[in-house]
Amino acid sequence: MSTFSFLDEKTIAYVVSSCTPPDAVVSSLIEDTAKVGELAEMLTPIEQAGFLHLIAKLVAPKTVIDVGTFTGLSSLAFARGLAPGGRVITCDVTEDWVGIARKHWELAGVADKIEFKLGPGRKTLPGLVGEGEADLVFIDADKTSYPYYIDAVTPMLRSGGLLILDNVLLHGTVAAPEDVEEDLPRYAAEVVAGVNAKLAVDERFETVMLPIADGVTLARKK
Ligand SMILES: C[S@@+](CC[C@H](N)C(=O)[O-])C[C@H]1O[C@@H](n2cnc3c(N)ncnc32)[C@H](O)[C@@H]1O
Repeated sequence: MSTFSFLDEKTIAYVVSSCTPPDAVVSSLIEDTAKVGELAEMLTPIEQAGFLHLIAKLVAPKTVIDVGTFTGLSSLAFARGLAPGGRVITCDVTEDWVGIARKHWELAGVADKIEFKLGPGRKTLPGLVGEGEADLVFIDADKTSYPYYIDAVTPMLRSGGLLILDNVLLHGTVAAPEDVEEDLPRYAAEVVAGVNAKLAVDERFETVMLPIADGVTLARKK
C-alpha cells in the first residue's frame, strides 16, 4: 500500500517501527483495505492513525465529527480515545467501503460508538447542528470542499475544541500551485493553499501545521 510521505521509504519504515505497533484489529483493517486496489492509498498512514488516536486520548472527546470515512481507520482511532459515553459521527459520500469499516469497529468493540452517515459532507454537516457541540473535528474528504467544511464545523466546535485537517501539503503542491500542470490538482492546491493561509491568521484559532504524512493541521478553537 503506498500512502504519500515526504520521507523516503527507509525513514518511513523507521518512523513506523518507532511507534507503538498496530494491534490485530488495525492490522486486519490495513490488510482488508489493501485488497480494494489503488484506492487503498486513501487510507490514513499508520503512523498518522497512531497520532490521531493519541490526540483523542489526550482530548478525551465526547463528540467527534470525522468527514471522510473510507475503511474506517480514523473513526476507529478516535473511537478508542473517546470519553465515557462519547461518540464519533462519520460521513462519506459512498458506502462502498463501510463494510470493512464496520467489521473492524465491531472487532474493536466500538461499533456502538460510531455513527455512519451516508452522503456528501456539504449535505451531512449542516444536519449535525442539532447534535450538540463537537470536541474534535477531522476533515479528510474532498479537498476542494475544505473551505466549506471549515465554515460549517467551526460554529459546532466548542471553545477549546480541536479542528484537524489532513493533506494540507497536498504532496507539496500547496507551496506553488501555479507549477501544477493539470487543472483539477492545481485547483485543489489553490484551494488548500488558501485554507492554510486563512487559518494561519484566523483569530478564532491557534494553529500549527505538522509535516507528518501529507501534512496535518491542528487548530484549537479559542
Ligand atoms: C482520504 S479518504 C478518508 C480516509 C479515512 N479518514 C481513513 O482514516 O482512512 C477520503 C474519503 O472521503 C470521501 N469523500 C469524497 N468526497 C466526499 C464528499 N463530498 N463528502 C463526504 N465524503 C467524501 C471518499 O469517498 C473517501 O472515502
